Amino acid sequence: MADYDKLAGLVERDQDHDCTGYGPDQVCVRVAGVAELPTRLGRFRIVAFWNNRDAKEHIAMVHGDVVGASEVHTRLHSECLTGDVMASLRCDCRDQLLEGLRKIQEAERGILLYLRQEGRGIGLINKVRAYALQDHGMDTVDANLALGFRDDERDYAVAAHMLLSLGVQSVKLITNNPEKMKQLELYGVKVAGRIPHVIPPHEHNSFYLQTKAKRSGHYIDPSGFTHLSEQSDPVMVEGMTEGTTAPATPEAGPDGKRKTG
Ligand SMILES: Nc1nc2c(ncn2[C@@H]2O[C@H](COP(=O)(O)OP(=O)(O)OP(=O)(O)O)[C@@H](O)[C@H]2O)c(=O)[nH]1
Ligand SMILES: [Zn+2]
Repeated sequence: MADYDKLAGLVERDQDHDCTGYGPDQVCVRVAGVAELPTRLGRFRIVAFWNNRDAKEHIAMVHGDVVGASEVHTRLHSECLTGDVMASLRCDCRDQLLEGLRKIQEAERGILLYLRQEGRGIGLINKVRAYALQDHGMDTVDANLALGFRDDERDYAVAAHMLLSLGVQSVKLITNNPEKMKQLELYGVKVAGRIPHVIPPHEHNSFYLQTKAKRSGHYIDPSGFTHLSEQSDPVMVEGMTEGTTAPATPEAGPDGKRKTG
């Protein structure tokens, strides 16, 4: 069966889907609609998901045959209205979104999940309040804490269920964020490797990116290099044995560093 039909067939398959759910909120999703979506970055299919917890409409942008596939290039993108839509320079979200879609088009197959987790899960109003605190000198972490939130309120249970609903066997995650890898594994998605996703900093977002590296443990070198010297250790996540850690990029060794010579 052509993959288009397999993907479209998931809507009917999921009509009555009702599992015990994933994560602390026991979130369950259903594939609710599938359509063609030509974009400036290439042809995708858009998959819309329903979930049992809130009215947030998460989507997947799908390229190539992903149902039943392994090592699918996958990006989890958290919504950022200011960056994605308004082209804000305070963060790297828009660049990461477009570069993520581009990387997926370059691969044989891939998926970008657009997750409606604005402001790392604190919502748009609170993100704007956090920006106001940052205008007076706080970094992103302290601003979240000052507002009574954790530094990151995101949970990737919904992302895990979406990937499993799409029939993905394993992913190569396009990210610098170790928490995404850890949580996907926890919820049963096999992470076969990591592809770094570093956007070179500029004057408006360099402090933001430094904070990600220093305080949130993201694999980012604020000077713009893709690989940190600290990354000489293989990227390990729970449940992954050493031998299963895939090279971070086709031209990188198993330690995620570019090969020399
Ligand atoms: N609370 C808060 N959220 C922010 C801020 N700047 C960007 N965000 C949100 O952060 C999310 C993007 O997360 P990032 O930490 O940039 O990246 P990531 O997705 O965790 O990690 P990568 O996969 O490596 O890109 C989006 O939901 C943005 O709206 C901020 O100053 N405060
Ligand atoms: Zn952003």
